[in-house]
Amino acid sequence: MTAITLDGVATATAVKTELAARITALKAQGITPGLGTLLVGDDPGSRSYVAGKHRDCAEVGIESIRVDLPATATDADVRAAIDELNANPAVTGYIVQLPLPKGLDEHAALEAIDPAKDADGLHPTNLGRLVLGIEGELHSPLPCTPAGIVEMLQRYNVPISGKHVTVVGRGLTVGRPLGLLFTRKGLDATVTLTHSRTVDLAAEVRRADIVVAAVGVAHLIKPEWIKPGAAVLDVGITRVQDEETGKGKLTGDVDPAVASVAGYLSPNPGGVGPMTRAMLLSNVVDAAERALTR
Ligand SMILES: Nc1nc(=O)c2c([nH]1)NC[C@@H]1CN(c3ccc(C(=O)N[C@@H](CCC(=O)O)C(=O)O)cc3)C=[N+]21
Repeated sequence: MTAITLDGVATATAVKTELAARITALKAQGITPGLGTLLVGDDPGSRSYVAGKHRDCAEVGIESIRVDLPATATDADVRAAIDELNANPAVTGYIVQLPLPKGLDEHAALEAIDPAKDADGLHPTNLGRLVLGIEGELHSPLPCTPAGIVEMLQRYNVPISGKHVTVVGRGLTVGRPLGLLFTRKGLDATVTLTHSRTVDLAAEVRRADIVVAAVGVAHLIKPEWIKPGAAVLDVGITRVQDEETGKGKLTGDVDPAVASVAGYLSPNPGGVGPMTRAMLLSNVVDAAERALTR
């Protein structure tokens, strides 16, 4: 058996096409959605992610506002930039690119974001709403990677309700909120949230109908661990040296041999990454639509 590829590039394109129509409608009502990014320091990975987000915006007709601070910025500099983004009416949503350089207070930065403009869904108020399951009128942004994972599974009609999901990794942006999302009413999965102190990771992965690997350990997830037919989503990223060319390249958490056991495989790159970016755009459009009805 060879797994069906969960194609993040194609799925993100479909999401973006739908968003473009909503953006046109917003503009007809005099609102142009705008995404702000705050990038601190000169990490090449972060730079390239932020550049990608601005390209995405241009593609769908979202205005983008870019704020860059040097690696020498202080917590007060970061706070001042956040206050400006909060006050700027052209910014309907924005993100503070993580991680911040060592020594800066990430929690303080996330907390300073206006929750109504939080395009990442990582403000404590919005994470709290995820815990509370508040939807409808007040509905708030979901963290982009978890939202992208669920969106992709749904668009491929992979069953979630009643299924067992094993999430590998408990980080703020993926694992922890993903457990909350999958167990929400309406999705109704059973979740095992694993981490570096999990005693028998192989056994936890073996019971899963859906495996999400988000730890950043290259090729950690082995084919012998996978229940035949399971959906496997590779989210982790490690920069490694290509043995033949000596060049740096990106490698996921999932051993490529998993493709011969899994029913569905979301590759990395080309899987959840593009979906994360599409969900960021979606959060910005949602926020602009909510602002219209307030
Ligand atoms: N506040 C904040 N929000 C984030 O959402 C956030 C962040 N900080 N910090 C870093 C991580 C990482 N992240 C990625 C998004 C897209 C791809 C992506 O599209 N990757 C392409 C490959 C891109 C390439 O080749 O460089 C792919 O998977 O196909 C990857 C990684 C968002 N993050």
